[in-house]
Amino acid sequence: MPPQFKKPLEYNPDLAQKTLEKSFQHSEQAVQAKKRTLLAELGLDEEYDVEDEEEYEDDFMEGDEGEEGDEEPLLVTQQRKHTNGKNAVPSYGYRDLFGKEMEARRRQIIKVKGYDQYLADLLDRSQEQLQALRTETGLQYPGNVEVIPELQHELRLLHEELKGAREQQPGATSLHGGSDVSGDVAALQRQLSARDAKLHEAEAEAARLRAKLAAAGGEAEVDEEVQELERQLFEAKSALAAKDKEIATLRRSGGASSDLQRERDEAVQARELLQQQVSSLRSEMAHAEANLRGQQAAMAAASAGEQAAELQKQLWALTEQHSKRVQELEAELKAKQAQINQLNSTKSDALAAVTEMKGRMAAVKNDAAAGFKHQLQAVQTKLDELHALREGVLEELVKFQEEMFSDKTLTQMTRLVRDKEIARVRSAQTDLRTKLSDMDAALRDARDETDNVRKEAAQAAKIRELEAAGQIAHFQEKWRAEFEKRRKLHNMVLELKGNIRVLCRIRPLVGKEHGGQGADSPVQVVSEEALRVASVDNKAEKDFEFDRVLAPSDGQSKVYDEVAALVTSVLDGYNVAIMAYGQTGSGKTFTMEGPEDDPGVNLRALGDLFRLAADRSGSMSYAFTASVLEIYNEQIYDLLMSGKQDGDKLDVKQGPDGMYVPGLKQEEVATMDEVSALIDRGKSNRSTFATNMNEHSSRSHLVLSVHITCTSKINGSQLRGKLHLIDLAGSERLSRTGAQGDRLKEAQAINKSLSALGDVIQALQQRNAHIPYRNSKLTRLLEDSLGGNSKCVMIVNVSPAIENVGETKCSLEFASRARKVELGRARANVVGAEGSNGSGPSPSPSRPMSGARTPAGEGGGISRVGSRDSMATPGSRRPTPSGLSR
Ligand SMILES: Nc1ncnc2c1ncn2[C@@H]1O[C@H](COP(=O)(O)OP(=O)(O)OP(=O)(O)O)[C@@H](O)[C@H]1O
Repeated sequence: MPPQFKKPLEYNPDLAQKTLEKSFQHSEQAVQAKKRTLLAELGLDEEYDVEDEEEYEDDFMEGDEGEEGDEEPLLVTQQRKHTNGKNAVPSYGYRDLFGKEMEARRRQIIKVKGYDQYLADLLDRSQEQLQALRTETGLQYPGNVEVIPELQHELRLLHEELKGAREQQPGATSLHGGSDVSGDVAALQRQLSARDAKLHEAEAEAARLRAKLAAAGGEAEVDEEVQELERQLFEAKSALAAKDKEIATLRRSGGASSDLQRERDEAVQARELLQQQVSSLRSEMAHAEANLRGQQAAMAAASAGEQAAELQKQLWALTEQHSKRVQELEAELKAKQAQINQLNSTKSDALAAVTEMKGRMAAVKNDAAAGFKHQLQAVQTKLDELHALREGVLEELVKFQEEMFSDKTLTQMTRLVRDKEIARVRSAQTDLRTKLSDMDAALRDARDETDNVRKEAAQAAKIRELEAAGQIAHFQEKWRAEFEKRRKLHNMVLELKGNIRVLCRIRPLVGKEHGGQGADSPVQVVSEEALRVASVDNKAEKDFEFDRVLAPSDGQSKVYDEVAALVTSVLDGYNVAIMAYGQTGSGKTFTMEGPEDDPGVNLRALGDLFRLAADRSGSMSYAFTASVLEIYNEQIYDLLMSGKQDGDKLDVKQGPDGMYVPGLKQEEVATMDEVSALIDRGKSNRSTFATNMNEHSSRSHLVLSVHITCTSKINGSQLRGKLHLIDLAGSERLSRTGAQGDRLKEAQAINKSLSALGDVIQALQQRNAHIPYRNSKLTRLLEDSLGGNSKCVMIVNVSPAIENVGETKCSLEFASRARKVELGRARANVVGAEGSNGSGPSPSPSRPMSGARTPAGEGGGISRVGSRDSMATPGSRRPTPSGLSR
């Protein structure tokens, strides 16, 4: 008897079916939602994918059922490769589990393999899938996976028990009383219903979680929910197993019914479905994760794409920059190429020009060399001529000296004969002077020409410097030797003259003097060397001869030209004195100083010395010092010292280098500016001493002295030259001035010094044994400049005015006497032992030679008469001025 159930089982298969379908729908919806979310996140076309999916599903549904026993995989329909850095892992699509075809297949398999086997396989695969899922997701859940085999084992036991019960007691339901079994079954069915409800809740919860997962995409949360679901599933399985056990127990006790079995099967089936749902959920999760990964990968790819795009953009920008730069460089290259081409063309032009220039230069060089040679030959010829002339002159001189000596012998016999001879000699001297002046002119010309040649030679030397340095040096050396010869010759000419050179300068009429009397001036120039003073006040006209007569129209440069040769001989170690003599207002200061725009002898002389020193700087070095003094009332005043001075303190002394004033300020000068400043200073100091400058200046002697030391750069020998430039006090006679008191004193002083100068000149002229240099400060100072080894020029200045004719005559008489003085041959002051001036070392250059005459063999034979003043007694000087006195 089949077991009787007191209460019908509460289990409703329709309800269960609906519940499962609903659950499936939820799952489906959740999956679709998830899919859409993922598609939206991935930015894919939803429609397309959905259709694709549906197409796929349709295809699947319409496909063959397949042959029985086909080993088609139950769950795996697609193998997708996930690049998680490990081996490829299979993933599972939900549609593989929920298609109708699948259901049919499942039933077929159950039929073939048996339900239990199917269930066991399913569980195995679920476990594998779960394991795979966990492996894939890296999740580790304790318990769940290990429980499933247990569950399977228990399920198998239940099946076996159920089977055994069926075989052994087909009607066992009635063995232990229908009411108990029915009650148990009813209880079991209630429990099953409860379990189903629980499962349903779990499914609902799973759906909710899926939806949540779909909405949030939170993986961790889903995992938790899955865990929870698995836990519930496990509990449900455990409960089911317990219930199965109880059913088996009941069956064993004889009370099992086919309905119960059926219901149980359905319940098992429902459980299986639930398991499938779980699997499906896992699959979904796997799918979602895969999609998520895909999305992440896509996002990563997208971000990589962005970066790539950015990089591409940068690359483009760089490429653009580079191409722009390349274009610029190409343009630059083109410009440079054009420049190079232009330069090349310029270069070839330049080369052509250089070649042409070289040709021209060679021609010019040849011309210059030829010209140079020609000029040198001309100079050589000229020098030869001069040599010849010199020889002639020397011969004449020798003759003349012989005559002189014989004259001297004759002088001892009779004075008359001597005078005659002297007259003859004088005439010979005049001839000689003429010749010498010709020679002078010739020398000047030669010098000019030499200067020109020198300039041209310097130019030619520059041109030929590179190719003929040796030759140029040779020519220079030759030129230097010639120049040296010429210089010696020139000095010799001056030395041969031997006299105090006297120049006469007639100033033009000035101021009131014009008054129409200019043309009637008693002073007339007769020739270059003579002038005539007309008869005035019944006095006969008189002619005067001088070395040079300078007319009123002759300018400052002409005056300087006459003294230039003497000035430059200072650089060769000679003592030179240039003095301006004449009455007050005759033009002495004009001649020596001159106005600023037309300087006189002083500045021109110094300019010439500086210039010549610079020219000779190759072989000689020069040191210049200058002093400015004034002799007033026989007192010496240093005009370079400012303030009041005691004139008694400065005196003239004899030193190793000649006459000098101890304590007188000597200042170094090297330029014209310095000289000008020095002269200005002297003048300014002079004006402070004087109350009336004009009167003072005409009553004092102003002496500008320049000392020059010349050192040879070749052998170190030294020459010392001295140049005195003297503006003498006015020479008018005392009687004319009518001075009294201080003026008389002044006039007497002036008279004294000028008288002393006259006495010295007369003594020199008469060749007296005693020369009274010590009689005045002026003559004492000029002792070594009026002596035998010096050169002296006196410029006698005269007024052309008729009212001054008396004084003019006096001045001219004085100068004429001075002109007759023969100083003898001048000699350079050589300091070194080597003697470089050709005259040989001088034993005592500053001292005049004592004795009547110089032996013929010494210094060319021109002698002078006189002796050192120190040798004479102070009283020996005649107190009464000679004819030179005024
Ligand atoms: N050669 C000349 N040409 C033009 N003017 C001259 C010349 N010589 C002199 N004079 C003028 O004559 C005047 C007198 O000349 P300067 O002062 O030189 O005479 P001085 O002899 O020096 O007189 P002092 O003895 O009083 O000094 C000045 O006005 C000067 O400018």
